[in-house]
Amino acid sequence: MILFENVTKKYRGTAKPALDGIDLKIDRGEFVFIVGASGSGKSSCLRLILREDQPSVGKIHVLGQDLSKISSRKVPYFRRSLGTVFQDFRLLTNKTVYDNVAFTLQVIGKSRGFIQEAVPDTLEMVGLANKAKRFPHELSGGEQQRVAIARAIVNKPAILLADEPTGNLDPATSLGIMQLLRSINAAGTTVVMATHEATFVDIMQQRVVELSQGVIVRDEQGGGYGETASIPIADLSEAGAQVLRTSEAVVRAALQPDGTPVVADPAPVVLPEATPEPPAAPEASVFEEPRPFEGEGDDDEDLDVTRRAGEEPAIPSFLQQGQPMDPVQMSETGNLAQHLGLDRKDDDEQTDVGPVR
Ligand SMILES: Nc1ncnc2c1ncn2[C@@H]1O[C@H](COP(=O)(O)OP(=O)(O)OP(=O)(O)O)[C@@H](O)[C@H]1O
Repeated sequence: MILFENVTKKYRGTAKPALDGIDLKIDRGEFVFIVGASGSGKSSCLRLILREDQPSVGKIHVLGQDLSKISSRKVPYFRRSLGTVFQDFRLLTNKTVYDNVAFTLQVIGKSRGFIQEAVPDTLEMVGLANKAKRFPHELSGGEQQRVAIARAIVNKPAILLADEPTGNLDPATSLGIMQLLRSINAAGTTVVMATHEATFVDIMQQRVVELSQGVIVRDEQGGGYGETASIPIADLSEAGAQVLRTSEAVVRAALQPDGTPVVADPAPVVLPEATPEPPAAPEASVFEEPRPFEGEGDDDEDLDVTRRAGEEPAIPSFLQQGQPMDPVQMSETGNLAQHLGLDRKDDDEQTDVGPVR
């Protein structure tokens, strides 16, 4: 489906190649993480697959086509089989959610009837059926990324390329996006995702291709993020490590493929007195399609926070024992990260400095 044969990419004016002798084969239906430090060549790899750029040396075949043989005129036709999602969403700001998704189909000449059926179906799938008339600036970051994903998949592409799709999102919102990508993959689309999100890579146990200075240094089925660019837990304060473990427990529970109970963390998080045990097993399978947020109307509500009389908010209700966990709702409301102390400020450029755990 995607084949790199001894591919080298050297940009003009640079001393070292961005990609250096890459051999890579990705089969239909795979979910592949491309990981590596900043500048290791992940985006270059995706740009070559998309035929946004051409290799300096070597051959690339995508969907049976030799990309060097596709003329510039035919590139837009080739790209119809690929969906793309980027860190910065790239939505059309003057169009509604519906029109952003419909536009993709209009430019390739799909009939009005097809569009009227495909767009609502796709918005439903990404959990945004109730926001079709909104404009991008009226949406949260996670919702904007869902629109971008809807736009990428509305034409049922064979391959979905995602370049740091959760890079601008907080951990809870990222979790919803990861579940969505996973269900898209489960429905048959090949997903290739460049990421720094070490937690997701570790937990999802998919194929991991690791780049270092333009060279593949690891290609592992069911791998984790690896240590090459990781932040060792030893570098964190005890409080930071606890926050990390709590968030990992939530992510692990949400991404459990078969709904089996979550194994207790060997170093459990210390919860405030008189609160129940940490996360219960999820009830929903990750392979279920994401459901729209079932709150009243459109309003984004804060998560229900359990309080004892006269005290500060304690533990979010979805962490209470016996509470079903709804990751879509968590991602919609978007403040899990804040509760866990993991929320990312706008000017935080941590994706540029290493993996996010
Ligand atoms: N258009 C370009 N012109 C010159 N050099 C480039 C260009 N694009 C990328 N590079 C260089 O190629 C190397 C690989 O860049 P690339 O963007 O593929 O890395 P990356 O792994 O995606 O990084 P990041 O995680 O920061 O997005 C880097 O050294 C980068 O500076």
